[in-house]
Amino acid sequence: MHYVSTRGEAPVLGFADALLAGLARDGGLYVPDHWPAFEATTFAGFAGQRYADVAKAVMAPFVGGSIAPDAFGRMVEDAYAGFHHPAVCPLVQLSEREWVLELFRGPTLAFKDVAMQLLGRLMDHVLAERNERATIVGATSGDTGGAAIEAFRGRERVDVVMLFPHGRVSDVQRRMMTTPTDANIHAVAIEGTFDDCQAILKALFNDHAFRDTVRLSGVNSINWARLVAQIVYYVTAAAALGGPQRKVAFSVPTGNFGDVFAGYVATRMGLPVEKLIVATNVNDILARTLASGVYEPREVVATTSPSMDIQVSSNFERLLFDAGGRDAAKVRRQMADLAETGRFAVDSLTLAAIGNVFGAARADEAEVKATIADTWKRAGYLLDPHTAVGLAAARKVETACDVPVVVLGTAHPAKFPDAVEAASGTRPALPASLGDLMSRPERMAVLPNDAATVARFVAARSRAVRPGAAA
Ligand SMILES: Cc1ncc(COP(=O)(O)O)c(C=O)c1O
Ligand SMILES: N[C@@H](CCOP(=O)(O)O)C(=O)O
Repeated sequence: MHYVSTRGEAPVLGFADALLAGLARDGGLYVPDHWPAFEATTFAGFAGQRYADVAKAVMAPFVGGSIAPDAFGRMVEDAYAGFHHPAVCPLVQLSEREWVLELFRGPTLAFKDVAMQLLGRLMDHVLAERNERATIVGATSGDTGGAAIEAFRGRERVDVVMLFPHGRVSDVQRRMMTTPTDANIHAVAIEGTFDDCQAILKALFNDHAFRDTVRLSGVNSINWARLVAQIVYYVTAAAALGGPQRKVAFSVPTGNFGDVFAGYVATRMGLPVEKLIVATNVNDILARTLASGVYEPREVVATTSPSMDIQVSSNFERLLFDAGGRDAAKVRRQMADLAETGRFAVDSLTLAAIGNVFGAARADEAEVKATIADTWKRAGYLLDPHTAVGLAAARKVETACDVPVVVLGTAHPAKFPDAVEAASGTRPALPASLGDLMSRPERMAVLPNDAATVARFVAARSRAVRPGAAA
């Protein structure tokens, strides 16, 4: 399997090189050069299998010969051994048709752990094989940061600098980034929004001299290896509910479009899906784009689902590329339009192709609160605000009436206790493993929204910089 850039002007790479590269050198995102196809019988055979075994089978064609299969298998086993549920990503039924796929049973209580626990091991393995080091810079609206820090803390070959929007993440999310004491971890609050953090990250990647000096790598969903691990739970959920004979609809709380794009990949591999519902909070650029064909970021509004307070949605570029006929020149024009005019248009053929697979709806703050309250009252189940966006949006998008609707449960309610308590009257408690999180000392830097300042901060902390090299 080879990986090509959505902008068509970066080197074609194998899995291990795409893993270390993060963003492509032309500013684009790596995607596989073809989609592996699975037989219906293969999907059906996954029902009842262990999560780690399905994960190995689903990811194998994407990894190809890049990593030895036995080493890869061991890393997959280790990654999921630390989850707090034997099914890894269990399904919980809320009503006759509605299910929550709990993706938050990993160490930092968010769906990011599913990919990050594997990514940490994969990167370590590849760097050790090559006797190399890397500097990871990440941007987070709350959950990627904690998950990445947990996955990489104490690792000898990697330094991590995690940028998050100052004052715009929950206390639990911030503390997951600021309380680890490991010397290779650096949490940085940026005076700006998540979009500003992500723009700084991309600016660092696009500065090739800096990128090469610090051996920059990424753990956001710009990194293809993040997405490949997220395909697996669409397959396990569909198989558990009778797929592929019976179609399933998925509602995906969406911000950077990584998670729902992983669902799209599952459909490209042959998994029959009734609809992928793009569920947004009031930062609804994706719902607006799918309805109007115009992608136009607006000001970010702070909500009770802060991890989705995003307007510039990175992975939408992967969808534009694939659904738009894999025309890299067209993607380059669209991205240039966005940079120059603040918007771009999606052509009607691409929009129709997207509409065949995706639906979209947004949920405002009142709807999120009411959904949390109502689900607690009727089903005795506490939703976090992101998952509540998913459930509220799912109820607005029409799907065939006999189809199960699976809402991706992207975070544990205890990560957002204030919002959950305000809606339900019940305060969710952190699991015992995180019992003293709120009393541990914090350590973080606060930096202005300025790429050059962040670059200096990163270079000063990177152990990948060769002696004498100018950063
Ligand atoms: C809890 C939670 N839900 C949903 C999302 C949105 O996921 P994505 O960015 O993959 O669209 C995020 C952030 O990524 C998140 O942390
Ligand atoms: N919601 C995310 C934003 C970054 O998303 P990613 O999937 O690209 O890492 C977060 O919680 O940080």
